[in-house]
Amino acid sequence: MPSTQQSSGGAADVLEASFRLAKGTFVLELDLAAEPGITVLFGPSGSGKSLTLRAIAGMVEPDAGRIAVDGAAVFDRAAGISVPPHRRGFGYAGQRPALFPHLTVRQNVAFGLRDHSRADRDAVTSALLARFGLAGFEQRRVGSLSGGQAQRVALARALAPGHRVLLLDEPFSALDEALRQDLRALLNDLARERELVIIFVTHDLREAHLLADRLAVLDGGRVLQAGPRDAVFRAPSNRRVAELLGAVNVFPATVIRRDDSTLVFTAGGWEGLAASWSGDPVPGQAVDVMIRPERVVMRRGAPTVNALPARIVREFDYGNSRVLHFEPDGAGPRLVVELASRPYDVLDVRSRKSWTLELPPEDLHVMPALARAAR
Ligand SMILES: Nc1ncnc2c1ncn2[C@@H]1O[C@H](COP(=O)(O)OP(=O)(O)OP(=O)(O)O)[C@@H](O)[C@H]1O
Repeated sequence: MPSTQQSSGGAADVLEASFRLAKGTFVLELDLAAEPGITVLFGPSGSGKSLTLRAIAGMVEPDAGRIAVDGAAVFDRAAGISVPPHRRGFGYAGQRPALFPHLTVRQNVAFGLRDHSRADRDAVTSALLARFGLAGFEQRRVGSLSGGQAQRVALARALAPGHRVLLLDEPFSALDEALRQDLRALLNDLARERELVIIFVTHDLREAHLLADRLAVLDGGRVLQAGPRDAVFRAPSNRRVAELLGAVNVFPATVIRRDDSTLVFTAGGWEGLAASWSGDPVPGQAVDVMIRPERVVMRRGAPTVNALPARIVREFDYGNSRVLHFEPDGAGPRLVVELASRPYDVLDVRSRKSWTLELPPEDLHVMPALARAAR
């Protein structure tokens, strides 16, 4: 099916941010919406992720634009509205936990609950401390905590006031992988239970994949693409998005013809059939074609469609999988293929270098070539 749509698929947007902010020579021109669930803001270093969160939180003021929750502005330059950070109703946690060093763990978590009754405050705080595995640490000064413990306190504190919107800026980056896994699972559970609207910043692709319901890809201060996670990974809107998302097989081609469900292209004389595309490619148009390395099929006999005779020229052993670099025998793209260790053995790839690759049309995604993409 052509993958041109990026519909949100259900829940209404709670948070809408559309603003412009210049810092030195860097210009952030942001358009972002978030609904209940985890929206991962993914992008390379310096793409503007932190600045985006800080602007939404109210720690830095955009030059123009609007930020609204359920339609009500917390910032609106034209209307002269700028609600201070502590009144926006957002929880925020950054890379390094910013806790009050003179307070205990319990006092830190309870800090945002000063307006609540004592009984209420105690109940909410105790429940969160237990949830974050901090029971027994209540009376500790935060200075004596490990990095992981301190980050759990920071997350519990961000959640304590019952905020519906949570802004999290790489909150797990300083933690080891085991702890990250636990906290990701906890965050996922809390997002579902409390219907939280979470914007989670990361430049870690695996983390983005593990956490995101929706994914927004940021580059050079702009959101290049946003949508449900799998739709963005499967159907990037152009080569830049594909490469930021770790695509390794992206090759140039030209459209030959197209109907409603299939598109025929040529890549240096090799003709291929694709069943997924972004935009509205027309015959003669320059495009980029993508296929994920684990979707390429290695065959002994010739497949009926998209067959590419090729040979292995390099090979990398990652333990549980092999990454194979193929050079085409004739016309066609060079491709990288990833194969799990077991099929590698079963197919006896070790002793055979020449194969016919099959590129299933539903796994080939066509994108307008960047020079001609509307950016
Ligand atoms: N106060 C400032 N003055 C000048 N430039 C700034 C300021 N704050 C941020 N920038 C610039 O804005 C750009 C975006 O920075 P930001 O911290 O948002 O990136 P990021 O995507 O979060 O990167 P990282 O993943 O490395 O944290 C960078 O080029 C940075 O140098």
